[in-house]
Amino acid sequence: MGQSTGIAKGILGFPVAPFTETGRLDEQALFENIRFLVEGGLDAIYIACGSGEFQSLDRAEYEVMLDTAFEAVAGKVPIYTGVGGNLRTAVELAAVSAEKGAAGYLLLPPYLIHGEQEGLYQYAKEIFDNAPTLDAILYQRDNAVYSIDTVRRLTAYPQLKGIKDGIGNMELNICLTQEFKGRVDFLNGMPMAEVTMPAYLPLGITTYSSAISNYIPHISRLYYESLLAGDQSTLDDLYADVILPINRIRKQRKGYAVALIKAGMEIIGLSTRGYVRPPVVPVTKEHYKEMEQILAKALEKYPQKQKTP
Ligand SMILES: O=CCCC(=O)C(=O)O
Repeated sequence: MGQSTGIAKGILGFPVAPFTETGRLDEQALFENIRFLVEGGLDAIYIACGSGEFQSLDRAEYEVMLDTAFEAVAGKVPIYTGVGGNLRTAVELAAVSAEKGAAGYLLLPPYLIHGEQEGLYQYAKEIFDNAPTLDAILYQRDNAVYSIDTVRRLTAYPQLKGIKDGIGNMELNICLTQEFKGRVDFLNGMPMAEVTMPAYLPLGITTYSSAISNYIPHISRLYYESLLAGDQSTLDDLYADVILPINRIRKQRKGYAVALIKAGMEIIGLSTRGYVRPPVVPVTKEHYKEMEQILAKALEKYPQKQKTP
């Protein structure tokens, strides 16, 4: 694989891992859902990441997720994978991602332990060294917050192509973009990035991971186009009708960054039931009903444009 020119820009799709009621990974549902995302105009697919319940997948399921993604995407957009957890496994997953032709990987946090910055540097370095052909995206999240100095050390590796913010520390984001814009790409990876994108635009960050694009990609696209066009009136409507109401539910229970996506997908009729793996818990009946009401109004006000034949 040649040296890339940077990570894919735009709205990033993070498919869920559909499980059957018996807890088995539903490959056909995954295929259909990823096909739905690609046809919905997502600019890249990030498979087996947080939304994909990375922490709950065994090795075989991880490979099935990747194989299904490559089959469903059919070369239309780049595929990035989730790589992280314990170091040996992370190195193996990066190797599998390279073998299967991924464009790169999102470096998820190490498992359990909080390390010193030297330890985070060594963690990322080990994976970079073992995946020289893949574009690496550092994910600032939980116990993996890379300091300016650590990022500076890691920029010695051409594999480092991106930094995804999952903590929302704007002072850190400003320092990082001021020093490393042009060297790495930046993306807003907050749990519901549409909420905070107006704070990232002035930093030159226009790429984000979109949870809602799993079930209303046309509304995510309308949001994105309105944001870039400075159409504040449409943005205000979308915040009032869709983004803030969904975000209010998402913040009410741990794990809703995953479970609420599955509920939204089920409500709009995608072949995904709301089955999740512990420690994630399903959406409550009350929150599910609220989501039904939000999406019913949203789809009436912002109908999906029929595709021209
Ligand atoms: O879906 C929005 C955020 C997705 C993400 O960061 C992840 O799945 O890891």
